[in-house]
Amino acid sequence: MLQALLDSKDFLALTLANPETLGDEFSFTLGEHTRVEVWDTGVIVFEPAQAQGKDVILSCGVHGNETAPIELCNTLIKQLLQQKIIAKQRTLFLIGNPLAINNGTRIIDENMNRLFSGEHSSPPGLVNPERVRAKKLEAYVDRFFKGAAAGRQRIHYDLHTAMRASKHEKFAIYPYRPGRAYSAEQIMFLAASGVDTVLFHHEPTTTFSYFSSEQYGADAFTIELGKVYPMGQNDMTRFIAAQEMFMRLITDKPLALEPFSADKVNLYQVCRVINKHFDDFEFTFATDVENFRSFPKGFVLAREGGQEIKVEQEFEAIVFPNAKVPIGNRTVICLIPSVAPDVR
Ligand SMILES: O=C(O)CCC(=O)N[C@@H](CCC(=O)O)C(=O)O
Ligand SMILES: [Zn+2]
Repeated sequence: MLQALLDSKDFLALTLANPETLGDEFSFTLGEHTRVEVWDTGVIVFEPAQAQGKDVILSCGVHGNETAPIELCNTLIKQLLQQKIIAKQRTLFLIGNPLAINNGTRIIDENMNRLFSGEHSSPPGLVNPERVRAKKLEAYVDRFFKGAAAGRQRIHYDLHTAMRASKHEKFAIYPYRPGRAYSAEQIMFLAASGVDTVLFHHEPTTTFSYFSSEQYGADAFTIELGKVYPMGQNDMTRFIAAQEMFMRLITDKPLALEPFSADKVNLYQVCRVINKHFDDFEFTFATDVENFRSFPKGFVLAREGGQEIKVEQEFEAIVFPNAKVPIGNRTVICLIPSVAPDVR
């Protein structure tokens, strides 16, 4: 495995050729400056000899068909392995669901991004590839964040792409964080990465970003970088700003962030999440409606079990509508403009 990686410098290829395991962990050094540790398939750590103060996780492929972030991460990994760039911050890359990536599908058995914060083990005894992997990913996050002195800044960007077009092409979900102000610096980092829209979540979830945010105090986000396309069919020019900023972050180059100003970004508050209760759940709007389409109060958004689900606020914008989810899962997130969020 080590030789294959040293020869090809293609960690994604190694991961996809061995989607379940690479066998034993291995490590090696790059020059005098970086120790590289491969903890598992899709799990690679860059430990600078003299690390600066941030511990950074970049994850991708939690959904197997969301390929652009996978290509982006692999490019950064390749540049690090080729020593074209040198990590100055401790950095962990996670390629989330290699089996689903090979399958070209969002999931194998279950949506992995509903299985964090221990949900992978509830109910006990229910085992599938996503549950096994989510549990391991949690352990790698724990090992990484706890593998350095306390007091360092913890960052986790969980990179995705959306199933449909979006009025705001790139956007981030800021996990619910009661008692913690939103970070002005993080929001402006996202803006500099081309992610000019942020959704403040209103309740705990079982997503990967919420796990890192809540359990480790990380500045963690789910980041939607565009629309889903098959591997190799992404227009990677659309990710230049994001890739540049991630590179600057991990190599400790100046970020040159603008000061926070609410009129430089689009800020939304999640006002509710509509879950599915009946098999006959259906939306009233066309299947190709784009994310952030807004509907007026009283508009019937969906029907299920003989009931109508109507817009409750003056206007609500919708994100991620999907009627074909299992009962109990989220069908759509509803948003209102965020007024005076606590950003510091
Ligand atoms: O396009 C879609 O419908 C889903 C895109 C996606 O995978 N989004 C994430 C968001 C996670 C979060 O709310 O933080 C997901 O649904 O898991
Ligand atoms: Zn996703």
